[in-house]
Amino acid sequence: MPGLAARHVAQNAVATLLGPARGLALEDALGQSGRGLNLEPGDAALARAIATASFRRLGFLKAALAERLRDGLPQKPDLLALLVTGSAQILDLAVADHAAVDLSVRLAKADPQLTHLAPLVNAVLRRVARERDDIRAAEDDPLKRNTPDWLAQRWIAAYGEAAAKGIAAAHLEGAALDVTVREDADAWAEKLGGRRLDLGSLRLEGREAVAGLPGYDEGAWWVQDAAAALPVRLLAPRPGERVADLCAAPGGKTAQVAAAGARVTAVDRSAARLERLQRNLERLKLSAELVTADALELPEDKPFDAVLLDAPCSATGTIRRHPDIAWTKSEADIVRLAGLQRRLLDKAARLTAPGGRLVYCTCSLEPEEGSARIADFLARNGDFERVAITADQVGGHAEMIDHNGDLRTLPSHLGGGSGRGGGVDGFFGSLLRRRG
Ligand SMILES: C[S@@+](CC[C@H](N)C(=O)[O-])C[C@H]1O[C@@H](n2cnc3c(N)ncnc32)[C@H](O)[C@@H]1O
Repeated sequence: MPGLAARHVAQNAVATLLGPARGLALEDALGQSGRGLNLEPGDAALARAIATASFRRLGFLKAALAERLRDGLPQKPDLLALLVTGSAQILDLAVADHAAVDLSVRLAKADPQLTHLAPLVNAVLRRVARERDDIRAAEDDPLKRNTPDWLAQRWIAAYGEAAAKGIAAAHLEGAALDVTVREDADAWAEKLGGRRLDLGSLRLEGREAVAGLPGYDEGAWWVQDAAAALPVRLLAPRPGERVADLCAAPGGKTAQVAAAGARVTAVDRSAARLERLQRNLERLKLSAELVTADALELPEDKPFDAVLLDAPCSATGTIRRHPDIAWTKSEADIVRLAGLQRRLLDKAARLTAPGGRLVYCTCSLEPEEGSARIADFLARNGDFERVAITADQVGGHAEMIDHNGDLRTLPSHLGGGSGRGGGVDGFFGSLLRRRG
């Protein structure tokens, strides 16, 4: 039955993340549920699109379903996932209603645990299709109705209600494809049909498959969100300098440092992710010394001119790309990661030579993973000082600099959430200097 396997994989992955395996990333859950099925690339892409659409509007979808189920939302992750993925196809993807309903009912019938619920699945999804205008009309406040409450409260506390609403609105829009170009950005903007952002990156609206685009094979550019490219611009590596990239894979920032002519040591504790970094550098014809290691264990006898710490984090700044993050992370993750970031930052400091620069960054919106880390670090390390960022380092966007002089981008910046396809990832970054 065409398309059934894709729906099965999407439903399974969504059920996995709605159930006990909350810590998993959607990409990994899709990989697990597709294992052994040999999905065609088109079906794999469809499974990903269904699962992503399900999480992007999970709050809205759950509210719509709850209103249409006599006994409220089901507790069983399998049934909830079936209804959510079916509704996402009807409401958000270009799937014919009858195909979305029919294939969902078939999946229910094929599952011994759900087969007796096939008539319910049929009735509810038909109602969703019939009442789509009412459902749409109720989707008025993404911060309140499409964001987990604990995250909404955090963002209101950190940025104020208006900014938090802007963040939630930007998450509904997804992300454009941004690329970092090695040189001659204007010429590549023309060849790729992209727009040059004042942050330095090129933005290609509505592009998904990158491998066939001009310049990909010759390594003229690489995919990197416009905000993700800013930390290395702040570090400003110079030709011949020794630079350590302590959490390097898959290597977008390593590539920037290497392209600037610096001698980069790229460290990551994941061998598999470093292999990916190696492949990326090969395509870009760039080189780096690769070290598979826990950065906390690195020897400290040869400090570096500059150190980049792009620390592991909750990644709540990337929810517009990975909407599952909003629904699978918890407060406990943030506390745990903040502890690791504290230790990594102390280590990064010991690896920075006197007079050297250190950039700490995370793709998180949470203050504990950003400004609080730097305040705590500076209070304990008198030999470091913050170098305040100026607007011209971020394309004139003063709104991307916080009151301490650190980088603080929000998904709602550059017009994110306005319905015109703007936005950037939410990045925090601080430039520190070790006194000479
Ligand atoms: C945010 S990602 C880095 C993204 C990368 N800098 C880029 O721009 O493409 C964090 C990375 O840190 C690595 N990591 C986590 N803990 C680590 C540790 N203790 N030592 C070294 N690498 C670590 C993870 O494997 C992951 O690849």
